[in-house]
Amino acid sequence: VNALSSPDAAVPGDPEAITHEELARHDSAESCWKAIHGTVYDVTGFIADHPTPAAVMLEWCGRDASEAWDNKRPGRPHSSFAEGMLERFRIGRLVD
Ligand code: HEM
Repeated sequence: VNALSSPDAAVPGDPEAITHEELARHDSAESCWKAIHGTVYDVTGFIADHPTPAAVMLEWCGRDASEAWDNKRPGRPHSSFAEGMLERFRIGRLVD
């Protein structure tokens, strides 16, 4: 089994691979990582700029935030403008 045949498996030495365990360590304002649809983002530097009280962002640090991202308010996804901002925070992809 290699990285090509099993894209979601943790490959030793793959700098892109971030486990749930590692993600969970970054659960605070000091270091806030979020997984959104399989990609991991370090949004620490954006917490203060997010257009809500910080608590809205902080609740999802260290977790899979896909549902929250797709429902910033119930049934309301983030805008394509917000979507476009995500890429600059990308640090890797979530693996088992
Ligand atoms: C994952 C947890 C997140 C939650 C629960 C959340 C929630 C919200 C809420 C409640 C609003 C304001 C109300 C509204 O526009 O309807 C908002 C707006 C916004 N958020 Fe988030 N947000 C999250 C993550 C992020 C991240 C990581 C980014 C960075 C790319 C981001 C970028 C924005 C932007 C640019 C807006 C302005 C409105 C828009 O463009 O959609 N948010 N978010």
